[in-house]
Amino acid sequence: MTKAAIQFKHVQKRFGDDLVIPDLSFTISQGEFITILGTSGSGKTTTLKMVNGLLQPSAGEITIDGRPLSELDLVQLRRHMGYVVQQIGLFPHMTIAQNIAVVAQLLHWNKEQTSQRVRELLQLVQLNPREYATRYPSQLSGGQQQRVGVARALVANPPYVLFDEPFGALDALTREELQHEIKRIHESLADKTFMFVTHDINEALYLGSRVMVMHEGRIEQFATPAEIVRQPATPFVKKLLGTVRQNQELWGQQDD
Ligand SMILES: Nc1ncnc2c1ncn2[C@@H]1O[C@H](COP(=O)(O)OP(=O)(O)OP(=O)(O)O)[C@@H](O)[C@H]1O
Repeated sequence: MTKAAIQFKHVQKRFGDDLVIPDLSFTISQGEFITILGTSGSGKTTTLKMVNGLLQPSAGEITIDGRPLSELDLVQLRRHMGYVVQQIGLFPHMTIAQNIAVVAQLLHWNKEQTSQRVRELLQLVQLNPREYATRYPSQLSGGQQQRVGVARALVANPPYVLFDEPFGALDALTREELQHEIKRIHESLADKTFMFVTHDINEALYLGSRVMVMHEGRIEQFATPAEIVRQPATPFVKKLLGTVRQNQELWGQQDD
């Protein structure tokens, strides 16, 4: 049986009087690539931030590898969870290599081990170490900076990596290129569990081994991309798929 890596049991989240997530339950197995898809304000980021302890649930329980999150040391936990966001916040006065090495320093790795890992990771995200290691963030394009963000999140070889709209600010072609990269990286790193928030339906269906469709803090459907396309579970999911179909119809007209 596959191992339950991340489990939400009747999780609720309130901000003041606002009940943003009423009752959320799901199980993610080790090695899955989960995309979380939903409209703005549906609770995607809130869900992700509860996984790495940046936000606490108001009720219910979250377990990581079967252990309640509330009993885990959050500093330790975050070192085992990579986190990639849209504004990755590279340190401007540090080189790319130094930026990637930040976590390695926290873990007191020696110089040789650290520079070896930095080289490995730059290669993994397709940035030539000889060319990029000594550059500063301002000397990189937005897409290249996101690649560095991915490399930085992977330094300590974490079993989990969380992505919050990492490619949201990139142009369509760069975004597509990075989607291919991230899929390849997930496939090449055995057994890593990825959770990836997006509001782009094509991105969610392309990347996810399963897609969690959220609306108003609830799961509308949590299934494989093929199941979602073939059998949308609710009117909301149907409507969401309709937005893709609209484009296809447009292309169909072009072919006539
Ligand atoms: N710190 C906070 N304090 C108060 N309300 C918050 C806070 N963070 C989020 N919310 C509210 O919770 C709801 C869900 O927000 P969340 O950021 O999780 O949505 P999202 O699906 O990630 O949206 P988006 O795609 O726009 O980023 C929103 O109504 C938001 O206003």
